[in-house]
Amino acid sequence: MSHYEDQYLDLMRRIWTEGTVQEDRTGVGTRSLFGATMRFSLANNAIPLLTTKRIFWKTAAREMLWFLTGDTNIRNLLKQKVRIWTDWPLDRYRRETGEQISQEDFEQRIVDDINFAEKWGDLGPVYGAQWVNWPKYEDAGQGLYRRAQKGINQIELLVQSLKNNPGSRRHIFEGWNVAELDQMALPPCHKTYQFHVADGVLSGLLFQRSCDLGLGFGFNVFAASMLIRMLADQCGYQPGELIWQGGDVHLYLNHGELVEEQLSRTPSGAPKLHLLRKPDSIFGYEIEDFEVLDYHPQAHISAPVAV
Ligand SMILES: Nc1nc(=O)c2c([nH]1)NC[C@@H]1CN(c3ccc(C(=O)N[C@@H](CCC(=O)O)C(=O)O)cc3)CN21
Ligand SMILES: O=c1ccn([C@H]2C[C@H](O)[C@@H](COP(=O)(O)O)O2)c(=O)[nH]1
Repeated sequence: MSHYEDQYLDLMRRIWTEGTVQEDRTGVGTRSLFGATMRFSLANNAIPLLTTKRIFWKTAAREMLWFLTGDTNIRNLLKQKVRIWTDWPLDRYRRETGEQISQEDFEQRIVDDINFAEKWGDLGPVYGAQWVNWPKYEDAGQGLYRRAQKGINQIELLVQSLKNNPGSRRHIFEGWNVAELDQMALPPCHKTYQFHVADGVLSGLLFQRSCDLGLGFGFNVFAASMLIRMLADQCGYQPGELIWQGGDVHLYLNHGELVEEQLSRTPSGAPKLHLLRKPDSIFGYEIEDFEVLDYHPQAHISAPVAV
């Protein structure tokens, strides 16, 4: 019997042995392959957590809940000790001020000093901003337009369409706001989400244009699955599948040790995600509402993140 994680390990092996070497934006270099699909069942609380290394799923869960608030400042992540987004604001701070501040000191300042956080901790209109507040413009007369106070809440609209028009082929939300890409610290990687309801079962498809298979992927599949589970609960459906599609799927050349180690391990077990509470809305979830059981992964493998 194959394990759901075999799809991941097979792709990793293929990229490491056959992928084309690319010079990438970060300067680290990758081996990459263009176009890949994986399918994961979410039925009976199944959750596609990687078992060949520990995934800190609470970090990914906190990040997903943070997206849903529409926040784009790393301050509220840091308050929860989530440090995965620090590198980009830190890089900008060092570049623009010339001050060689340590990561710890920078993070502490973001938490302690709200003015500092506002100036240096924002990632621009990334994920959350587009998901729940996609900019809308209104007629201001005399041929002028102004930005409306409230943008489009794609997630709210999605919940309504899933509930009221399940057969629709337009259950989509999108992070790729072309007009604002240049203001973002990084343009969205997990950029398009589509959903499908059939016989009371909700499935989701994620298109990820760029995937760091060694580091980001484990977070991305967990978070996407968690989102499908929340939407299913809110709309009264059973969870079906996560279909993950990658565009440029790559392994950074400095992830060799991680790759060799992970490929030497065998996946095992069937972790479960439980939602302990059903809030009144998709925006009401808290980290305490999520519990993972039967997760017995092999040891964590650390690897550097390419900035
Ligand atoms: N090169 C790169 N890879 C990514 O996966 C990535 C980016 N850049 N930039 C934007 C976000 C930030 N993400 C990140 C950043 C860091 C980790 C990371 O360091 N993960 C560690 C430990 C996580 C923890 O502390 O809980 C890991 O081993 O998974 C994961 C995802 C995902 N994204
Ligand atoms: O959720 C995420 C966010 C980012 N990544 C990875 C994919 C790439 O390695 C970098 C982004 O660099 P680009 O030059 O913008 O493609 O971050 C991820 O895997 N998952």
